[in-house]
Amino acid sequence: MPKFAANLSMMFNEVPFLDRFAAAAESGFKAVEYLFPYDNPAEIVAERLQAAGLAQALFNMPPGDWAAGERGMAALPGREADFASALDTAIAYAKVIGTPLLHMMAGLAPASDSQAIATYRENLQRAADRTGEAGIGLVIEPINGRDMPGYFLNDFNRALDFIAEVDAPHVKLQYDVYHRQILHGDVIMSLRQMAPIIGHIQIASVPDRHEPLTGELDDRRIFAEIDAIGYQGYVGCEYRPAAGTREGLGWMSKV
Ligand SMILES: O=C(O)C(=O)[C@H](O)CO
Ligand SMILES: [Mg+2]
Repeated sequence: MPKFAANLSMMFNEVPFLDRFAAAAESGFKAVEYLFPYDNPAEIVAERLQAAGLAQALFNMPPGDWAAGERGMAALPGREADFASALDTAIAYAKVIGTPLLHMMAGLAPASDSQAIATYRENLQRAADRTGEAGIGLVIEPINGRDMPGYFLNDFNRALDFIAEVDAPHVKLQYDVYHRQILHGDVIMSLRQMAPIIGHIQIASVPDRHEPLTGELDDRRIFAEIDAIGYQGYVGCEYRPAAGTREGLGWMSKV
């Protein structure tokens, strides 16, 4: 059975972010992930993580101005300085909190735009070099256009191409089952084919992005395949609870 990590950006929203670590531990989780820890000092986040006895699975690099609609900067020409500063911040937080993985978000840009592609390649290489020096893993994630219209990295094959170009063992794929099903389908076979370069996995029901066992996919079969491919990382529960986080955790005893 996979090791599940609670996504504290989507789950336990009944309490403030810093209180979600204890809430996740009380609900039986042994690990957490979240989008962005940057609203709090890294030391405070680390303190809550350690007090709750949790492992940290992953968080994202700063995405630019999220409230203004930005969704990452890696593919944004002209934002290279902001990207470099975000990378510094992410690595500083990663060192204090102790995450093994950082997710680099691409931003909103046309996937075929040559300048965006060139900028993305440069920034991915920069992030690969810096995280490699810091001993931190780096993942990139294709995201579907229904949830994030205009997101630059919207195709798993393109993500594999970028990873192959960087050719660094610590740079891998964030395989979100929810996005895979919406973008391409073929979940089981792609898990097998991509297993060697999968750095992180996330799950949610399709199409509603709720708890497992409530969507169109056979989640039990997918979890068995995640085990079968020998994936040793965490599976991030990146879903919106349908009706209360704790009320929705019954799936964990049914998979
Ligand atoms: O959107 C997702 O699936 C993610 O995992 C990003 O990190 C946040 O949008
Ligand atoms: Mg995801």
